[in-house]
Amino acid sequence: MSDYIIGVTGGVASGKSTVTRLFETLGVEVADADLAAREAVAPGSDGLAEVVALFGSGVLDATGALDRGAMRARVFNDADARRRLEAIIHPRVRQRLGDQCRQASSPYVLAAIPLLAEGGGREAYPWLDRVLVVDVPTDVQHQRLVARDGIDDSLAQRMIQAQATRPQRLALADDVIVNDGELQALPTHIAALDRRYRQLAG
Ligand SMILES: CC(C)(COP(=O)(O)OP(=O)(O)OC[C@H]1O[C@@H](n2cnc3c(N)ncnc32)[C@H](O)[C@@H]1O)[C@@H](O)C(=O)NCCC(=O)NCCS
Ligand SMILES: Nc1ncnc2c1ncn2[C@@H]1O[C@H](COP(=O)(O)OP(=O)(O)OP(=O)(O)O)[C@@H](O)[C@H]1O
Repeated sequence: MSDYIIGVTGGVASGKSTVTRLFETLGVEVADADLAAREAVAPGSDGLAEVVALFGSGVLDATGALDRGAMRARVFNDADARRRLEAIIHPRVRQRLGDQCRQASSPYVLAAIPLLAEGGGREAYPWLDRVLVVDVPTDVQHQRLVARDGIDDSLAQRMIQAQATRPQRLALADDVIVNDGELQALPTHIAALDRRYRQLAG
């Protein structure tokens, strides 16, 4: 059981998964809010039933699963729809993540929470001992998002605008990784943080 939990947050396509994968290579367990959010609306779940009750069966694909591309286009065009989807998903995500972190067995555990700043900050996640922010300039975020997901400029811009600003996110930070440099620079930085976190957890 890990009793030292570090939240990792950052804007869309800032490099959170790249960072958490490097921690994983050092034996650190990671609980991921994006995965928990998928599980919360998996086929057959009560979460998906609530989403269908709210948005209609048009949000399902031919297999009966949530059509994520369609939902993405919809919620980033309509702030009210986004808030209603979040109201279904976020409480379930908080519960699942807390359970996963408490069950982890590494010396400390990372909880990757993309929407920590948007979803109530540390008050909504009182079990976090520390917060690591992955920070990049917005233009870098935009370029990476378009390149990785092949979406158009305007959807990328709306996704970034739907999120907290850099100062809002940085206000939560105990530690910051500025990820606008070479990928090769990350492992050394992460190894130093890992040593620190092992001491803090010890
Ligand atoms: C809209 C959905 C269906 C799109 O699915 P898709 O597979 O394309 O994206 P994925 O879930 O992998 O999210 C990718 C990134 O988009 C951004 N994002 C997702 N939802 C939101 C939101 N409501 N507000 C702002 N940014 C968001 C985050 O940076 C997230 O890391 C999905 O993101 C979703 O269910 N969102 C609402 C729940 C939520 O807030 N999830 C975020 C983790 S708690
Ligand atoms: N330092 C870097 N230099 C160049 N490219 C990078 C760097 N860090 C990450 N990337 C690339 O940027 C993209 C976004 O990174 P990643 O998927 O890790 O972000 P994320 O924050 O986890 O994304 P999401 O918010 O969608 O979950 C990926 O294609 C990744 O390979």
